Amino acid sequence: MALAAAGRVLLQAGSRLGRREVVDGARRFANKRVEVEADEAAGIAVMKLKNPPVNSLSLEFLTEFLISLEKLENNKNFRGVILTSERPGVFSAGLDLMEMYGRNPAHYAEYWRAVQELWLRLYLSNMILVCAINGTSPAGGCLMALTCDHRIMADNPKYTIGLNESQLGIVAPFWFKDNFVNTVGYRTAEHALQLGLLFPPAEALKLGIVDEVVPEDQVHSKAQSVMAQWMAIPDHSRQLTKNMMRKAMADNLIKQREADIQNFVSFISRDSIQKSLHTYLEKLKQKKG
Ligand SMILES: CCCCC/C=C\C/C=C\CCC/C=C/C(=O)SCCNC(=O)CCNC(=O)[C@H](O)C(C)(C)COP(=O)(O)OP(=O)(O)OC[C@H]1O[C@@H](n2cnc3c(N)ncnc32)[C@H](O)[C@@H]1OP(=O)(O)O
Repeated sequence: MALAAAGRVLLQAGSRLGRREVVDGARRFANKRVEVEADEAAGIAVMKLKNPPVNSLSLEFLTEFLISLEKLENNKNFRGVILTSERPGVFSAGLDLMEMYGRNPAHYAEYWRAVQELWLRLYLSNMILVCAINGTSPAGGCLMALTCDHRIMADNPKYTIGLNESQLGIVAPFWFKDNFVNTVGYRTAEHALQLGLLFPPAEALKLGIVDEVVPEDQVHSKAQSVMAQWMAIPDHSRQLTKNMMRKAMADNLIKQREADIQNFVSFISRDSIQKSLHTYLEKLKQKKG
């Protein structure tokens, strides 16, 4: 119920943004920041993140992504989604730092609700989600991948993945942490979260952050073959199993959603946290020049 209500708000937000969908032979639809190649006969869609330069999860991106995902969820012909980046090299730079820096509390609250919504929708999706990680994927980018049922990463040592929040002077919220712990185990998560570690593909595979590492040019074909394997399982048994494994963790956020928003707003509004974000943003700029 809560999810449906939040979804309606997002749909309204989408129409406020005035996005028009481009429908191409009913097989491809796109808004500005998400491209969907939808093969209805096969029941599979490829969702490509395209929010240049680094696929940061801005409020506009989140809104467009959730609308596209909902379209697929509402069409019972779609059973599986492959999530990937339209720009190889960066899967997603995570949450958009500019949504969390120098804004007002109402904006922080709106943003955080959308971040929660993204996680809940992906984590509880009835569809099979396969993540084709074709680039670097820190923090919120890693979280997106963690919601998927299977993760395949490109074998490029330049790419890293992990929850690096503590390096920014911020904290991964409890549901990021829970999702990570459930994926890699408590000790690995405790160590990696405190240090804000980002791992190259081989290490990520060893720790279980990703399920497979394949040559870069095979990420998409591998994602298709993994999807075929998952699609061979009857939906009802797979979905009931997924729900059994995930419901408790999602419910834990759903029941304290408002409190989590308030926590985020008061945390991110602190002068000390804003200073940390400022320093980090400056570091990103200096890296360039
Ligand atoms: C007990 C109390 C607990 C309370 C807890 C309560 C709440 C919790 C509070 C907060 C939780 C927040 C959780 C946050 C999650 C996140 O996801 S934070 C984001 C983390 N992301 C990163 O650290 C990645 C930073 N970016 C990079 O490392 C690199 O950009 C790259 C992704 C490796 C790509 O490198 P490259 O291709 O070289 O591109 P550039 O670095 O040159 O970047 C291009 C431009 O993009 C801007 N940018 C990069 N990342 C972001 C981002 N995440 N958001 C916004 N903008 C970003 C970068 O500044 C460049 O901009 P300009 O061209 O200079 O304008």
